[in-house]
Parts: sequence; C-alpha cells; structure tokens
Amino acid sequence: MDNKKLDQLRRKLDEIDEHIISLIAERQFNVEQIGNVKLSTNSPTRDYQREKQVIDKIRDHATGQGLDPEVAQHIFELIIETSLSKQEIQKVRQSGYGANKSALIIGGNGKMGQWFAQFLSSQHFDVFINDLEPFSNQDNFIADISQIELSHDYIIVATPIQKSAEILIELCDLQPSGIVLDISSIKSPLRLPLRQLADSGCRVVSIHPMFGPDIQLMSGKHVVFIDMGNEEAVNQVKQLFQPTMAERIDMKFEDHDRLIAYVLGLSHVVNIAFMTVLSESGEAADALAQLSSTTFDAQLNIAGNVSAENPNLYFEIQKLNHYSPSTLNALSDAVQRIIQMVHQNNQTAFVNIMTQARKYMNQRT
Ligand SMILES: O=C(O)C(=O)C[C@]1(C(=O)O)C=C[C@@H](O)C=C1
Repeated sequence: MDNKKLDQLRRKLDEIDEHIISLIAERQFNVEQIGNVKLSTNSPTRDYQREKQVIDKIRDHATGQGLDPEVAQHIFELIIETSLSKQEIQKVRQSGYGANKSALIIGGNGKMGQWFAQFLSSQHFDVFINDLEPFSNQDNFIADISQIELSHDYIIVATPIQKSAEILIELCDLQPSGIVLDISSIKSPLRLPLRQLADSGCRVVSIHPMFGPDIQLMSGKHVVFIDMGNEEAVNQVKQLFQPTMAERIDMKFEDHDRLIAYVLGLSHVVNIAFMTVLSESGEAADALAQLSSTTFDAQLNIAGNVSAENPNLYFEIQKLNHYSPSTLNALSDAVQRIIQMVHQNNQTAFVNIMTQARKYMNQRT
C-alpha cells in the first residue's frame, strides 16, 4: 500500500475516533442529566438491571455489526464505570453533609490525607490540614495542633501507623470535641491509644478504607468500621460515606488484623516476591513482556501496581501485624510443598491442591 493511501485511511480513522469521543461526551452529558433526576427523586445511583439491559443491547448490536460482543461489552463496562463515577461525585457534592461543619486532617498532605481532604471538601466541609510541612500557599494549614482549639466536627488521623499511635495519645490531653477517626491499615498498634482516647471521654472510631488514594469510583469498594464503644459516633462516620456507593462493613477490633493479614499482607508479599524473582532473574523486562501470556500479563499488572506503592507503608503492614508471621509461614510452606510435589513427581498431590483451590473459589457467593 502506498503512503498516500495509508495517510488517507488514517485521516479517516482520526475522524472516526473524534466522532466516537464526541458521542461518548454526549452520552456522559446525558448521564449527568440522569444523575440529576436520580438526585431529585432520591433514587439509588447504581441500577444493575439497567446496566444489564445496556450491555445486552450492546452485545446484540455488536453481533449484528459483525463485531466481537466481548470487546463491545468491555468497552461499555468501562463507559458505565465512568458514568457511575460521575454520578457518585454528583451525589457526594449534592449531599452537602459538610455544610457548616469542619474537619481537621492530621497527616493531610500524605496521599490518603489528600484523598480525604478532597472527599470532605466536595461535601462542603471546611477542611484544615496538619502535617510536618505545608504545601506552598496552603492557607488551611495548621502547624501545631496543640496551639489551637480542637473544635472540628471530625478529626482524621491519616499518618503512618506508628505516628498515629502517638497522635492518638496526644489527643487524650488535647480533648477534641468532635469525632476522632484513624484510618490505619493495621489496628493492633493502636489498641491502647484508641482505648485510652475513648476512656478519656473522646468520641473515637477506627475505620479502614480498603482502597488507595487513586480511586475513581467507590462502587465495589469497602470501608471497614470498628466500633470503639460509641455506636452513635460510628453512625456519624458512616454518614460521610453515605452518598457514595462504597460498601460499609462492620468489624470487631479483634478480627481486623487477622483478616487483613490475608487480604493485604499475603497479597502484597506474593506480588513483591514475584517482582523480586523477576527483577533478580537477569532477564530483561522487555524480553519477558514480549513473551507474555494471559496469566503473566495479569500478574505483572498487579505486581507492577504493588511495586509502585509506598514501600514504608507496605513494610509497616507486614511488620506491625501480629498475624503476618503465621500467614507468611503458610505461604512459604505452600511454596515448599509445591516444590516437593514437583520434585517427587507427585502429580496427584499437585492436582489435589489445585482442585482444593477451585473448590474454595466456588464457595464464594
Ligand atoms: O440509566 C441510568 O440509570 C444511568 O445512570 C446510565 C448508566 C449507563 O451508563 O448506561 C449508568 C449507571 C447505571 O447503573 C445504569 C446505566
């Protein structure tokens, strides 16, 4: 094919792409209108039945046009996710729950701190930030919390875990009038500080948002709530997430770290170990990527994301959880057993553990 023809076809493709984008933008405009109707009629943001209808129609239409329905579905799942994200933001803004209320975020310039600042500002909270250093021109910055009256409706402790323990103790003396909440990934180092703060007469709630600061949409995400002896305060903290689609989970303090040792601890280590093996393999990343298989691609994607996270926080998540050693020993043991099975040519045992894994997955509702 000569270059002229290729250029011509590509120009046509550019036009089509622009057209697709314009249509998506038009769809998004409509989605916003639907969002407004939902808000005025107090209807839930997500409508699974309608989503299924949209996807079914798209699949049919794609098939009729000679396109792969799977591809069409993928594209539309992404588009619907964008719709939901837009409508969730609309709902959070419209809730106005933070009007005439204030929040102080200790560690507010860290990643999760910034996420909370943005989240609460969008609910019209008057947000104040305390951290080691201000960002430039940060007029809501409070350098020393011991020098001000702590009359904020919510105080969020979003510092590294060990630091959070110190801050909770400091708050016992400062006696804030609002609800104090920590967002730590590991709770046992905070057991005594949280207890002490509650015993000093403060309202305290421990929460764990099960997502990182880059989150776009809270549908399908979870926020864990731990009652530290004040149910009313828990409900008030849940109120912050009420306009979102995040699922709110109640958990006992005692259960948190044991479960998190699997959900965060184990999954982090598997991925860090995977990347350690690759990065020490002597094989070029590009060479492996060229050969990639579906499983490798998916695994590399997750492990790559894990590697990009804050290593100090990830170390704390291992080190400060009393349950980590037993979970990691179980992992090491599983790897050793698999090595043995292969070494001893024990196919039956290998098939058995894979069957056991499949059964475990099938138990999920
Ligand atoms: O139809 C709606 O209710 C919409 O908000 C639109 C839309 C979509 O993008 O198609 C988005 C979210 C809903 O869960 C269902 C469908």
